[in-house]
Amino acid sequence: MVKLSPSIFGADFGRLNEQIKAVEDCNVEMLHIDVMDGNYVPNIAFGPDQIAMLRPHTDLFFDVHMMVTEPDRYIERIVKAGAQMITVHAEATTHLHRSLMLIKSFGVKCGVVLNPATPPDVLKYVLDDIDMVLVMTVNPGGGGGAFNPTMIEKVREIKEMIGDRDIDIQVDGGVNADNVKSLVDAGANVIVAGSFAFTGDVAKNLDDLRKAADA
Ligand SMILES: O=C(CO)[C@@H](O)[C@H](O)COP(=O)(O)O
Repeated sequence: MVKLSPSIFGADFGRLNEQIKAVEDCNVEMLHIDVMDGNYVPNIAFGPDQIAMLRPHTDLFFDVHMMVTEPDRYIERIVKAGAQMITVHAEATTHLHRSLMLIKSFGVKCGVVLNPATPPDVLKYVLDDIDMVLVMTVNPGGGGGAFNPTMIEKVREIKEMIGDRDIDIQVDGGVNADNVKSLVDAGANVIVAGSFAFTGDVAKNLDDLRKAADA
C-alpha cells in the first residue's frame, strides 16, 4: 500500500490551516515537514517551535525531514514538538548510527536520507536500525525542482538491499502523477509531494497522485 506524505513546504502559508485540513480530508497517511537550517541547505524553513505550533491543529502523523548540519543538536526539541518520524541526512551527521539511536531513544521512528549523489552503501550497517530510507529525487533545500530519473534505479537497488526487512522507501522531490508509478514499481511506498500537491486543487492533485501510484 502506497502512503502519501504531502510536503507542507509546498503549501500556501497564508492559508496553512486550510491547506492542512485539505490534505487531512484526502486521508493522507502523513504530513511531511521540512526543517532547513540555512547551512546544510541554503534555504531556511520550519524549526521545532513552528512544528510545535502546528501540532494542536492536526492529528496527522508528523514525518520530519531534517536538512540540518549535525542534527543531533535539535532532535530532542523536534521530538518534543510532536514529530513521530525523524529522518536525518547521512551526509549531514558525523555519526549516523549515533543520530539514529538518539532518535529511537525517544520512542520515535527514524530514517536515513540520501542525496542524489550519495550511494546506498552507507545504509548497509544501519539497515536493522531504521524504519525508512528517504531517497531524494532532487537536491535538497527547495520545492519545485526537476525530478532526477536516475533515482529510479537507486530506489530499485535499495529495495533489493532491504530484502524482507520492514523498512519504508520514501521519495521526495519533483514527484507528480506522471512519474510516481515508475518510483512505486521500483519499490518506493511513501510518496512526498510539495508543489504537485499544493498547486491548485489539493483534493484532485492527491487523488490523481494516489490513483497513478496504485495503478
Ligand atoms: O525536501 C524537500 C526539498 O528539499 C521537499 O520535501 C520539497 O518540499 C519537495 O517539493 P517538490 O519538489 O515536491 O515541489
